[in-house]
Amino acid sequence: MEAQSSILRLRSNGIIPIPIQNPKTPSFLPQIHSTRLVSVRTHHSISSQVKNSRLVCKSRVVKAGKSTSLEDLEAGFRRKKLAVFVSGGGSNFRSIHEATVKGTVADCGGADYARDKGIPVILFPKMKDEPGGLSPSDLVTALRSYKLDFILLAGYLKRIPSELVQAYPRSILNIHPSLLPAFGGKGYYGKKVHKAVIASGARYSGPTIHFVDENYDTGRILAQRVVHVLANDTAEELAARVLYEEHRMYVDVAAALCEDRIIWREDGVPLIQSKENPKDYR
Ligand SMILES: Nc1nc2c(c(=O)[nH]1)N[C@@H](CN(C=O)c1ccc(C(=O)N[C@@H](CCC(=O)O)C(=O)O)cc1)CN2
Ligand SMILES: NCC(=O)N[C@@H]1O[C@H](COP(=O)([O-])[O-])[C@@H](O)[C@H]1O
Repeated sequence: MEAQSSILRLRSNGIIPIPIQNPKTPSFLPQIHSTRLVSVRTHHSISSQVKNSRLVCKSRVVKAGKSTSLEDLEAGFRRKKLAVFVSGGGSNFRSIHEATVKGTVADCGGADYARDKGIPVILFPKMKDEPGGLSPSDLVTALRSYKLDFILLAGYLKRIPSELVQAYPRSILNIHPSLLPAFGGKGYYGKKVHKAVIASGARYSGPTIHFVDENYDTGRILAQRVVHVLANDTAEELAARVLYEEHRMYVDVAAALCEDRIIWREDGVPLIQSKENPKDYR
């Protein structure tokens, strides 16, 4: 596909078609925005495009001085825009996108999947052997142009630069396949995490979703799920059970983000407000 020089106008169905760069080093930027999905990938992944996904993913527009019930808010929610960063197979990205299609929320393999769904892609970071990648400042500019609300890292393996962290305070989230702060930080990604967990004799593991700061895996923890580590577990078997919980948890978190159900406690700990009982937080 010929690279296009500019971002086309927003179409009525809410899709922002993003220029696909040179097909050899394609990139995509699909945007979940009730009907849009945005994703950014490292040099490992390939490009794609997403079509319209009917995301029931909205956010609250609360009139000044007027608190409203969840039902009222449902009627007045402003739809949210999410970007998803992928590097690997993109299974977390796919589960979030599939949830948008089902209407529960609003190249690498993830890029291939996005291409099949019609999602355009952006390549980041700039790699010496892959022209077309963006610099950190260009990435911030590109993401700003879509007026994103949140950025979700989903198996993304490069450190997010400070420029982006500063540009999107309390708005970038990551999923990590261990119960942070254990088994996190530089060198802890993919199967390496599960091998370390098994070797340690830990009896429990599970995914963590946290807000992203300048360092690997040290941001504020938002959600965790517990998975048993079995005595004869291989890293692959443990990874599969953790990944199953990752997919469910990230879809629930994306829904909470879209419905403005993330509350920050006074000590800086983020909590998720229950949709069923707004008085409950977890
Ligand atoms: N600023 C931040 N950037 C990123 C974070 C973060 O918390 N803050 N999370 C990571 C995801 N991640 C764990 O969840 C993680 C990814 C990669 C590594 C790592 O050691 N990477 C290697 C390079 C791997 C490669 O390029 O194939 C390295 O830096 O040497 C640790 C943790 C995403 N970004
Ligand atoms: N430290 C980051 C890290 O290890 N991320 C992990 O990469 C796997 C692949 O995700 P994917 O199938 O969504 O691409 C997932 O288990 C995710 O937690």
